[in-house]
Amino acid sequence: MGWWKSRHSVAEAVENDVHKNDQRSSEASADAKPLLVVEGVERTFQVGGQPLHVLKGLHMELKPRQLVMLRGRSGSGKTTLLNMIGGLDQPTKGHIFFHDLPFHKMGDDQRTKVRRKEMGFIFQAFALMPLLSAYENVELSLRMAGVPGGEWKSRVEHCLDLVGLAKRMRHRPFELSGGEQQRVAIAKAIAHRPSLLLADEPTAELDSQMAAQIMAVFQTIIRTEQVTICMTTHDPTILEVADHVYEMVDGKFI
Ligand SMILES: Nc1ncnc2c1ncn2[C@@H]1O[C@H](COP(=O)(O)OP(=O)(O)OP(=O)(O)O)[C@@H](O)[C@H]1O
Repeated sequence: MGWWKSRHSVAEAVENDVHKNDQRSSEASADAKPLLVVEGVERTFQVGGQPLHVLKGLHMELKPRQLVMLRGRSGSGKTTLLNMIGGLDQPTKGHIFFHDLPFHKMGDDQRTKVRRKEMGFIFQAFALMPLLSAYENVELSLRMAGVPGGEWKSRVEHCLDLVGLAKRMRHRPFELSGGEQQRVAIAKAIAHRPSLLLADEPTAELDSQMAAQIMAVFQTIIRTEQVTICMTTHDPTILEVADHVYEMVDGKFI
């Protein structure tokens, strides 16, 4: 059994009463049990001694194997919500459950453990190590995730093949186009087999053809890696491939 099969061990270590239902084996369906639930989430920052209400009572769900988009203007609160979902920040009010774990109650260390094992992140700027090849960049993420060395080669090759870069594994980021660099970043983000991939404006730096390629890769990895993807976007042209779009205006869904 591969290391990634024990995907509930972190959750179990964090909280013993986690429901053990591996949703990956089931087909994506509107009836499936959610992977993540956001209930009445609010986030208020103190700015210059005044409260700034950024998220104003949000409810949402991410079901297994869905591609969900958060759409909204700059400043509407998309990144703030993505940070909550990824356990990087906590709500001022409300609940976030991930695999039934109460993220809103857990400490930083507990959330970090869950995040490292269960989540992958993709950013607008590709966040690759410039001196490492595509292969070495993906391998690095397996190394950092504590995956046994004997499993690296096949997993790195598999992930780069999935994103269409099997023939460019030895190229360094500056030898790749923006779209190719983003595909390396995707391979890196899925290498440790997360159940949830979070992407903040992953197509913002790309032209429409490259953006379409990224969306095609997302659809492939949802099917083959059985991951759920939640991404933010400004781009109206890519919304049609989403299973669900949450439209955000001034900290609320409309
Ligand atoms: N740590 C913080 N402290 C104070 N204000 C913050 C903080 N983080 C975000 N904000 C404010 O919250 C609002 C929403 O920001 P956020 O980055 O979530 O928007 P966004 O929809 O992701 O925008 P963009 O598309 O430009 O990234 C902005 O007014 C921002 O200035």
